[in-house]
Amino acid sequence: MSSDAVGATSRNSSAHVEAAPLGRGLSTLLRITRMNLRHPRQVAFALGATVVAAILQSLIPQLLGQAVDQTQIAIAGGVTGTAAAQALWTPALLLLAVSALRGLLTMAQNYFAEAVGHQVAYELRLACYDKIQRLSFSFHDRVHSGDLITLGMLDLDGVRMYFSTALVRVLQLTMLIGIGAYMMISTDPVLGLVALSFVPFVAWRSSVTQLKLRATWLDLQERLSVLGRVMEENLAGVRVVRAFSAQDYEMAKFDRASKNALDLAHEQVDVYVPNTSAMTLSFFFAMGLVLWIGCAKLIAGQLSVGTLATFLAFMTMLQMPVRQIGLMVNAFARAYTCGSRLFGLLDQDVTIRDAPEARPLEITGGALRFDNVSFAYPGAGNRAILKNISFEARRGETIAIVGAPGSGKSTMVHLIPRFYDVTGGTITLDGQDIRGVTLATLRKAIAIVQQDAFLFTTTIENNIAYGDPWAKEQRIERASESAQLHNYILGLPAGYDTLVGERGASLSGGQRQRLTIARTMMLRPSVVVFDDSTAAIDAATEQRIREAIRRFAKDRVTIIIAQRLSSLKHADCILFVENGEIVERGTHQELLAKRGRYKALNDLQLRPGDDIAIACRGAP
Ligand SMILES: Nc1ncnc2c1ncn2[C@@H]1O[C@H](COP(=O)(O)OP(=O)(O)OP(=O)(O)O)[C@@H](O)[C@H]1O
Repeated sequence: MSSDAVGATSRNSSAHVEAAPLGRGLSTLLRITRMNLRHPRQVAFALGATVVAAILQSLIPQLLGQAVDQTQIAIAGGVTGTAAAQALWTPALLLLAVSALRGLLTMAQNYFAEAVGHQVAYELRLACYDKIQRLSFSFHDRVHSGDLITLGMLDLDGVRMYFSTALVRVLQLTMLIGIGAYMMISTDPVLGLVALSFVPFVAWRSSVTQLKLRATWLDLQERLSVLGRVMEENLAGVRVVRAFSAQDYEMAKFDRASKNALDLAHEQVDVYVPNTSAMTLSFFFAMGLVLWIGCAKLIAGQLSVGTLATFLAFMTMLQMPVRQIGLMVNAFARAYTCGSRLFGLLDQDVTIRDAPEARPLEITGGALRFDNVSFAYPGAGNRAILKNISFEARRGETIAIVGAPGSGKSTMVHLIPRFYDVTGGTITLDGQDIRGVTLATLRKAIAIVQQDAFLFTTTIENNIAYGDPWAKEQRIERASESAQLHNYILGLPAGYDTLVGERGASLSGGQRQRLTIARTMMLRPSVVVFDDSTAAIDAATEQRIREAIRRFAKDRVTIIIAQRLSSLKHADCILFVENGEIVERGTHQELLAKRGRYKALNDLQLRPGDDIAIACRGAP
């Protein structure tokens, strides 16, 4: 596959968390503003400090001008030496005091504005995490986890900065430019307008630059997201990559994604550099004009040196804030985009949730019943994965499901804890439709040992006790004994405190499976499902685990999915599934007697494969 194709594949491989439509821009910003206003004390301090700091900052050019005029008067009056220095003490001290106070207030403004932003980010982070915990599996099937991580970092930052770089800055710039313009124009309208001539140009260029950068920044974010996904998959699949000697291919894929990001960074420099130079030039041009006209007025006696100094100081003071207009426009645009993506996630409909009249599940007999159940994955067209599935299992009974890969076995058991909702028929537990009981009580009543033995990066003990963190040591040991893991754990230098690597990488496949079995045996569910959970365990160990499972199964409905028929022939009822339909059912003996698909599979598993025979013949 070409690297272009690779880029395209990774970019299209998943949907994104969609932003709200453009028309909702204002409501997005209002929603973020409301979130900020939930911290009224900090908001009031930040805004108050901004107003007073801006007033004090506007005083500085005037104090400078007065100091210059006083010096000039002193020189003209023939005052020299200590007397001249003393005349300057008052304006100098005043200037110092005003500057220091302004500095303190700017500190307070930044402190409180940042505090509000961080608080909002904290609340949003928790809300997003909480939402992700509750969103249906169909959402996670659609959206790549890398995109969700980007959302939780880059987008959250865009919203965090909104108060300090957008709202507070609007107030600060309005005050500074307003006071500055009023002071200069009221002192000398012509000189004032010349001094302010750079403001519209710089504000316009700065905004255009920032909006152009913003567009490329969004693109960059998308490209970085692709880069992150490539890296994440590479790390998660490190064994596959090494086993297939695919380092060069992976390197090329990563290089392609990195170059995409680099190209965009160059485009950003191309936008930024010429515009920054144009803005600086326009400022100095305006300053040159002010000096020229101002000096002419000075010579004509229409202006004092101090007033000219005040104008120049005002211009210098205004230069930075005016340039920041672009940043402010950008902050609004960024908050809007990031906010609408975040709210896009927060406003996602949780399709699998408690019905309004949902009641806690009441387990009496512990009977599980599938009644004419049909199912199609949401967003995967109308392809029926399960068709008219019906069966019943009572407490103490074991149901086994067998069938070819992809026939729908896992899908069937994933419907019981409502990972997905049935599209037809009903599933009941003790006569209660599972859609009519609360999710928390339903899921507490069902335990699934998943096909994919996922472990957390923590100790073996914590992994086993995941469903019951306060469990006593003896219970944890009993569960691991049942899963035939206890002796192995005791042999480890740190025993139960041994840290399993990322996703349990330091354990073998069979050990991971046994650990997940032990984890499930810590629970007291009414229905327990073993989804191909002994496939990586040798037959002798599996035999011992099966004994433990049999004891565990006494008080509950047990469902076993397995490819190896020896793992399920003791079941009370075996369902043979083909293309989402139960095509045969009965006990092991009954199914053998039927001489159908099950019998054929049984014969195949009993007969050593031809390929094995060939390998043995070739052995020395
Ligand atoms: N999240 C999903 N979205 C869309 N289709 C899916 C999803 N999960 C599984 N499928 C499809 O549903 C069908 C049944 O999958 P399922 O995992 O239930 O099969 P299975 O019998 O358990 O297979 P195996 O024995 O390999 O585990 C397959 O065709 C599969 O591609």
